[in-house]
Amino acid sequence: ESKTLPVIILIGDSNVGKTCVVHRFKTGQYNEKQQNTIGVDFTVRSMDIDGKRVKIQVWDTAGQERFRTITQSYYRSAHGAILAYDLTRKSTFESIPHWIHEIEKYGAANLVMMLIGNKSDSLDKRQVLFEDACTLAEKHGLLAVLETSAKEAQNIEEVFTLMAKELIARNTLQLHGENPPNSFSLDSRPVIASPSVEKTQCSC
Ligand SMILES: Nc1nc2c(ncn2[C@@H]2O[C@H](COP(=O)(O)OP(=O)(O)OP(=O)(O)O)[C@@H](O)[C@H]2O)c(=O)[nH]1
Repeated sequence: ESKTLPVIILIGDSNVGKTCVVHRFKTGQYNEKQQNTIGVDFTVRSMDIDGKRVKIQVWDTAGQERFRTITQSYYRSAHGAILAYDLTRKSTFESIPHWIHEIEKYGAANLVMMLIGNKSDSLDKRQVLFEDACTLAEKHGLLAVLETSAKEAQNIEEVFTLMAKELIARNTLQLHGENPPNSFSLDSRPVIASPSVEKTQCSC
């Protein structure tokens, strides 16, 4: 079966924990020692979404500047983008508007974006208020904001479930319809309204 799967891409500054988040999602484990990603790493995982088995692709990109040309070339094929910052490092949050701009420039027009503040296990070192992340998310019409910890497995499953549900809901064709489509495409209308529905995640 050559069905195209929904693609979720992870983007954000180097060392915010993108690889650890994907690794936790893929294997259920935390691997503290991660090499900086070179270019893009590809993962596929099955998930149960509303009682249906759905396979999704996750593309983990390098945050380092020197890989920018390579990583940008993958934006166009993504259906969803998870923008990641490190809540213990303010500069990584300040980069988010830049990452949004990159996605708007190189990504598909109807791409779904959400924001994650990783390393929520280190709240004593917090440099980014959740409220500020919510404000940014609302300003740019992002789907949701969640604080995550790859280390302690907080909100990792939730992030991918939320994104996968949204992508499936927006898919103009039924993934498991009578005639399985050979492409996964999105229409431009949000089905899960953003961002007000996610007020449970955003306490703003
Ligand atoms: N405390 C804490 N540390 C984390 C967490 N996730 C990742 N880290 C640490 O952050 C560092 C960077 O993690 P990576 O996953 O390699 O970061 P990345 O964003 O993929 O980096 P690039 O590949 O360069 O873009 C590692 O030393 C991890 O141990 C987390 O949830 N909590």
